[in-house]
Amino acid sequence: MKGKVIQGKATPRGKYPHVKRVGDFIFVSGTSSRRPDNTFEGVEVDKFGTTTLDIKKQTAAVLQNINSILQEEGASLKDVVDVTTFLVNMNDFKGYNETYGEFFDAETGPTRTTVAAHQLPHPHLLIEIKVIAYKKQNA
Ligand SMILES: O=C(O)C/C=C/C(=O)C(=O)O
Repeated sequence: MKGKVIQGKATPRGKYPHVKRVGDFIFVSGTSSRRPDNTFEGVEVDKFGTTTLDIKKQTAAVLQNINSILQEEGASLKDVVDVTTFLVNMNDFKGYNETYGEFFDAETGPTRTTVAAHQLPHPHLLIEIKVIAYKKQNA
C-alpha cells in the first residue's frame, strides 16, 4: 500500500502522500487551492497588501485539484464516496455550498461532513477538503 507523491502538483507540506490506494478505495490527503508554485487560487493581494479571499474560487480549485489527484489512480470526482470539508469560518458555508453543488448532487454524489477548523496550514486558506473514492483496481 504505497502512497503517491505526484510530480507537478503542489508539494505536500509534510511527510505524507497526495493519495493512497487501498484495494478499491482511494484516500486523498487534505487538499487546498494551493498551486504547484505555492501561490493560491482564490487569493488576491494588492500593492498595499490588502488581501481578498474568495471562498467560491477556493472551493472550485480544491475540487479540481482533488480531481487531478484522483486521475493518477484512474479515478475522478465521480468516484468520490465521502467528503470531509474544513472551513475556517462557517460564514463561508453558503458560498462553499453553492460551488460544491456545481460538482456534486445529492443522488449520485458522496456523503459529506463539513466542520469549522480554527486554522488551516496557511493564513490565506479558507477551505481544505479530504476525500475517499471507490474505484475498482484495473477497471
Ligand atoms: O497542502 C496544503 O496546501 C494544505 C493542506 C495541508 C495539510 O492538510 C497537511 O499539511 O496536513
